[in-house]
Amino acid sequence: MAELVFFSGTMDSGKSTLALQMDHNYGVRGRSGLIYTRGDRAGAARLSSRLGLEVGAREVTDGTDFWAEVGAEHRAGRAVDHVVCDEAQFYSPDQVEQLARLVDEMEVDVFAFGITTDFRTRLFPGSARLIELADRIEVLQVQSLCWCGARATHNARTVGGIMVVEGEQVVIGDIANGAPAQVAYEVLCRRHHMRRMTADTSRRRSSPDDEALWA
Ligand SMILES: Nc1ncnc2c1ncn2[C@@H]1O[C@H](COP(=O)(O)OP(=O)(O)O)[C@@H](O)[C@H]1O
Ligand SMILES: Cc1cn([C@H]2C[C@H](O)[C@@H](COP(=O)(O)O)O2)c(=O)[nH]c1=O
Repeated sequence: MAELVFFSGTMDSGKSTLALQMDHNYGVRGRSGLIYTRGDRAGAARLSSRLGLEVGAREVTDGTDFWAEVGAEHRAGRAVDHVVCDEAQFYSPDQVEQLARLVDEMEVDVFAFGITTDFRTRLFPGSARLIELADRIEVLQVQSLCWCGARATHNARTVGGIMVVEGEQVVIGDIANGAPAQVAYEVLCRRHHMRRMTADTSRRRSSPDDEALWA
């Protein structure tokens, strides 16, 4: 039986890497798939992993209709055994319903990968619908860590180095890695997300020079 599986994890937890591995492992056994993504950091119609692998993909837009696209492939005589969907948090609830229909009515396996919550800890609409409809939800095994060493469960956004909890839900970006970026992300445990304490603020807090900041 085909399945709709939602692989979820924080940013930088290995989702895109796993997406590429799943497609590869199914491919070597002769199963053909389509790869979709939306808003990958590497640019339109690319699926990229921080481990360095990158492949071409179909870019999902507001107008993408998965049911129609996979149906067209079948009518053209091209088998579609599975569909890999990266950055699935950005898909619309209707598109997630189309994916569920592919599973139920066309026996296509759908492997969706995405973060569940945004920088405000609120569910993305696409992820909410995936949680509601998936046959299985798999949490990525590789733990990302908060600066304190606890498992990272939430995604924080920084603007100019300061953690923010207001703004547009979607801003494509990357984990801060030393290079200056106006908008960046950092994974945190819930405790430190709630306290708005990033690695940088914790460092400054423990520095005697900045004692006045926290008085
Ligand atoms: N230089 C590196 N050496 C080993 N592993 C790395 C390196 N850089 C990134 N990674 C791994 O890649 C993961 C991020 O993979 P990626 O698929 O891009 O994540 P996601 O799609 O969840 O944001 C990190 O959690 C880490 O395990
Ligand atoms: C938390 C959060 C993230 N995003 C963006 C930032 C990245 O472009 C993607 C996540 O990609 P990854 O492969 O999981 O690292 O989502 C966003 O737009 N809004 C947010 O709140």
